[in-house]
Amino acid sequence: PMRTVAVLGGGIGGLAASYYLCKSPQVTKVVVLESSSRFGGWLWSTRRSDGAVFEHGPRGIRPAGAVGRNTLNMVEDLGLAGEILPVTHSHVASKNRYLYVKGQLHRMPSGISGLVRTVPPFSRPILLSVAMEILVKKSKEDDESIHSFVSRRLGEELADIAVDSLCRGVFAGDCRKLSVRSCFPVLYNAEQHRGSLILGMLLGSGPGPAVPPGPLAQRSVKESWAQWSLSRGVESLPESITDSLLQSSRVELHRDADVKHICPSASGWKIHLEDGVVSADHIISALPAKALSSALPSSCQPLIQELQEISTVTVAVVNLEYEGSILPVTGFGHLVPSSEDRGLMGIVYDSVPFPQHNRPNGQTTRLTVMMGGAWFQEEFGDPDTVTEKRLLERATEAVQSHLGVTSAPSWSWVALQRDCIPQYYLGHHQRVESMRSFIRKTNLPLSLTGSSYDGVSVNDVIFSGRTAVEQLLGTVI
Ligand SMILES: Cc1cc2nc3c(=O)[nH]c(=O)nc-3n(C[C@H](O)[C@H](O)[C@H](O)COP(=O)(O)OP(=O)(O)OC[C@H]3O[C@@H](n4cnc5c(N)ncnc54)[C@H](O)[C@@H]3O)c2cc1C
Ligand SMILES: C=Cc1c2[nH]c(c1C)Cc1[nH]c(c(CCC(=O)O)c1C)Cc1[nH]c(c(C)c1CCC(=O)O)Cc1[nH]c(c(C)c1C=C)C2
Repeated sequence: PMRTVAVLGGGIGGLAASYYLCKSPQVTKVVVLESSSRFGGWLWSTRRSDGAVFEHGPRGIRPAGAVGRNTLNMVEDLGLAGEILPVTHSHVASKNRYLYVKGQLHRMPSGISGLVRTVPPFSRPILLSVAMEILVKKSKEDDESIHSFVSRRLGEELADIAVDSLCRGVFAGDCRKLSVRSCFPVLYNAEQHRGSLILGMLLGSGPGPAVPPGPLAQRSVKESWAQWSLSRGVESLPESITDSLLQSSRVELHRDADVKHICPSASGWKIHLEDGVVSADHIISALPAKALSSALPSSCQPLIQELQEISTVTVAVVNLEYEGSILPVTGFGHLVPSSEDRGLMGIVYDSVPFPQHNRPNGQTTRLTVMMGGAWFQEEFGDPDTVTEKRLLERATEAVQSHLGVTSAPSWSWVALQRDCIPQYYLGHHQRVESMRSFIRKTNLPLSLTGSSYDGVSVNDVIFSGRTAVEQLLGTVI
């Protein structure tokens, strides 16, 4: 029997792990320790008093695959199904995504005609690259950068423009440094197992984890959802998990509880906070890798070292509200390749997928400009000294030059999200493997979960929390 489990970090990863721990009668007590004054971590929504909703972190969650089904099952169990805002595959926000190249917006190619024709900014039909891809030999390397992988298999142009932008729009990162194996395991496995991406896509990559769909996940398939949000913003998800945890007498939730230091004790751990000590038999860490590394005792030196090598990037997220319908195009948003503008990664047209979050009564357009990422330092300098004014100006200038919007925003919010997205660089897979093997060999009662290890999406982080709990308890929940 597992007596007390301490969960470090009250972001979506820590909350999900606690939610799954509570499902097991084997656990007598769960103590959640969160350093800030609120739970949810990067899931952060501003609900304005007039009803408008603005996201400063994730804004759309994908229903597809085992991890997507798993989140929908949780959402349903929490009683949030009635608050879901689905966006179907046939919606313009799913069909239209743009690239801003050489001062112009280009719709990303899609469908058959997008494959067989030459569509700018590309200089030849994508189908040509795709057809040639089948002939490219498989790599023997253990890992490779995303840029190198795509240049090798699909050509330099797709790597420089499409994949460069894609990595900015998911990892806020540089595809020349990110690992294909850890960031896009589906692509890596397609080459490893089928010898080709195209064959991998056609033949499938074998069975993933078994997650039976509940009624809500079934509905998402029947109605063909591409992404979803919640009527009061994605922060409703951590709020609702927190509420459900508070129902259980086995759970203690602590905010303003900064974990300073953890040290092994006879039966587990002593966890040192600013103003007290918590004892636990096991720790599930859902902290960012660097935060865990600075709390560990020196006896864990190899672990400390490897945790420190997982870097992160800082993103400036600027929410803007404009009066009227001001967009020249309609769709999810546009991405900017690093060759066009290193500091400005992309703009989301939030009002298109989620008009329900606009101010009721009155036509407005909500946009989110994302800046910095792997290029933050070179473009803006030290995050501690950059001013909100400068970030806001840079964002509104981009809206003006990319979208031709000459009016000023009627409302804005600047959020400097420090170290918010971990970067899985070359060798990440190996590093995570080696950390977990150190933990096994030294019998440390510690599990690693959260966005630093097994995927950065909300779905991946929730699923990673579930896996940590299942492995700890040796059962399937
Ligand atoms: C701008 C942005 C946009 C994104 N968009 C999307 C999207 O559209 N779709 C999607 O699926 N994903 C998206 N993501 C990714 C996703 O939101 C994150 O990867 C995920 O929320 C990370 O959750 P986590 O619990 O692992 O980490 P965190 O949210 O970082 O949680 C860690 C928690 O630990 C706490 N903590 C830190 N140090 C200590 C300490 N010493 N003691 C106690 N507590 C501590 C922190 O305060 C925090 O609450 C986005 C992320 C960002 C930043
Ligand atoms: C411009 C910067 C960013 C934008 N969104 C994010 C950043 C850093 C963060 C983010 N967006 C997505 C994910 C992963 C979700 C998942 O895998 O389930 C994260 C961490 C979703 C996403 N956004 C875009 C793509 C291609 C994806 C992958 C999933 C999908 O195909 O839906 C494109 C995109 N992101 C941004 C813009 C402006 C944009 C494209 C027009 C913003």
